[in-house]
Amino acid sequence: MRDKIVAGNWKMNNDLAQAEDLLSKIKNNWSGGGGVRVIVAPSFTNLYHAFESLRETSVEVAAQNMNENESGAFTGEVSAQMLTSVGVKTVILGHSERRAIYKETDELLAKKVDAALKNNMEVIFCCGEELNDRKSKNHFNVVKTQLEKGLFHIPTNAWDKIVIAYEPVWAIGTGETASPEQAQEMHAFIRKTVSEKSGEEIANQVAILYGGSVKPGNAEEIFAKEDVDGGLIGGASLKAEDFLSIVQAI
Ligand SMILES: O=C(CO)COP(=O)(O)O
Repeated sequence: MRDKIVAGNWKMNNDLAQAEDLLSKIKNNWSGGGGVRVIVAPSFTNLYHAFESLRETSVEVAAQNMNENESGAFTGEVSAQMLTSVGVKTVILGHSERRAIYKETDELLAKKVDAALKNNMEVIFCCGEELNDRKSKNHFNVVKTQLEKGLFHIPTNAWDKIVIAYEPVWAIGTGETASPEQAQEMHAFIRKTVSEKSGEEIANQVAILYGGSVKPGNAEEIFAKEDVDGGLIGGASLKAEDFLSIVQAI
């Protein structure tokens, strides 16, 4: 049985007061259960507060990024060890905004994955094609390359720390969602690719989340697809009501 996961990527939103408000609404309206893992990924400044605030709940806290080094002269960066020291056990890596805006390469992401695993952290590894890739029918190749270069070097026994998030770039923040069929098609492809690389057992265990304009109104039909194990939610995770209604949809 694979994990069902709904994770909210807050991106660069919510100051402390706004985070407090959102966290308390989530806390007060989600009693856990249903076999769903609920994760919030606030900005670095809110991580410690989020961990403390959610301590008595089953809601988990993730970071949106981290540096690949252990410590040192890397101004503005945050290490895995720093994250775990404030209770963070999961990190999102390879988000398309990190790849596109901050030029994070597959090679760099491979190092970040290693650093996270070395610190016993779980990784939500993002992949996804741009619109041009899909138009030119190159989307499967793009996703496969991202996985091969960024993730597939890990040892077999590290796979229980991996979640994959498929986020087609053209569907992020655009209001345009991949159809449930498009999501299923890519998720099945990702699972097949993992199976070819690391075996069927691992492929059947790894949770694959869909991200890109998931809303309360479309979550249920996307989550109903066989290979979709949950969602990585951006905009709709900033309103507790919408986020929890997406959680309910699973
Ligand atoms: O990038 C995303 C989650 O990581 C998706 O963002 P939206 O849900 O706002 O499209």
